[in-house]
Amino acid sequence: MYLMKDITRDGNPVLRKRAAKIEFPLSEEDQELAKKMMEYLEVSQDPELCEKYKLRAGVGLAAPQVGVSKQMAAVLVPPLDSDDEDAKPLFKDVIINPVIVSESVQYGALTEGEGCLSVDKDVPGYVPRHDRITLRYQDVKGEKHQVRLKNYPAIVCQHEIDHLHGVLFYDHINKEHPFEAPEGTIMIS
Ligand SMILES: Cc1nc(NNC(=O)[C@H](CC2CCCC2)CN(O)CO)c(F)c(N2CCN3CCOC[C@@H]3C2)n1
Ligand code: NI
Repeated sequence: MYLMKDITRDGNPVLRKRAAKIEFPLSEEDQELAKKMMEYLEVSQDPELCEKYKLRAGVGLAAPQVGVSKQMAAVLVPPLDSDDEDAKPLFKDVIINPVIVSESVQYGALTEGEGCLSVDKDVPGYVPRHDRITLRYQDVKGEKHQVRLKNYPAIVCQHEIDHLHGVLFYDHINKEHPFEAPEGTIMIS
């Protein structure tokens, strides 16, 4: 099981590389990688286990963050109001060779800003992303998917896909006016 010691931190060149495309059928190694990345998210979203293993909670995790420069990311976006435990996640899958095939002109940004398991410092500010995207990817079985995502799940997937292109969230924050967002940005909280 991945622990925080396994997470690569900003400064490690692997986080600034373009990750390699993955071949299908998945190797045993890549299947194991997918499983362990999703497992990290599930464990980190369980308050007791998160505390027990001293994890930072996550809703997404990209392969370069565990030192593997391959185009794979696990995404587990729970419903925003998590009082109903067994409500199904807004988006849950391991996205392989993801491609954003279309994106809204309108921006979306998390009201709280963003963080990253690979960035130990807080970097305040809005991270403007596309509010809606059409995402094409393959899952661990090689099945092709084309999904339209908006708001929270769209933000998470864009954060993860950025990692596969060597981009970190703070690259998008306006240096002079960090809490300024483009006209018409949808604020998501
Ligand atoms: C928004 C949020 N970001 C958390 N952490 N950061 C991450 O996930 C980074 C990726 C996210 C940062 C902004 C967009 C994508 C990890 N990244 O570096 C991967 O590239 C959270 F933990 C979190 N939630 C809300 C849901 N809650 C359910 C119950 O368990 C706790 C959990 C906390 N929401
Ligand atoms: Ni991140």
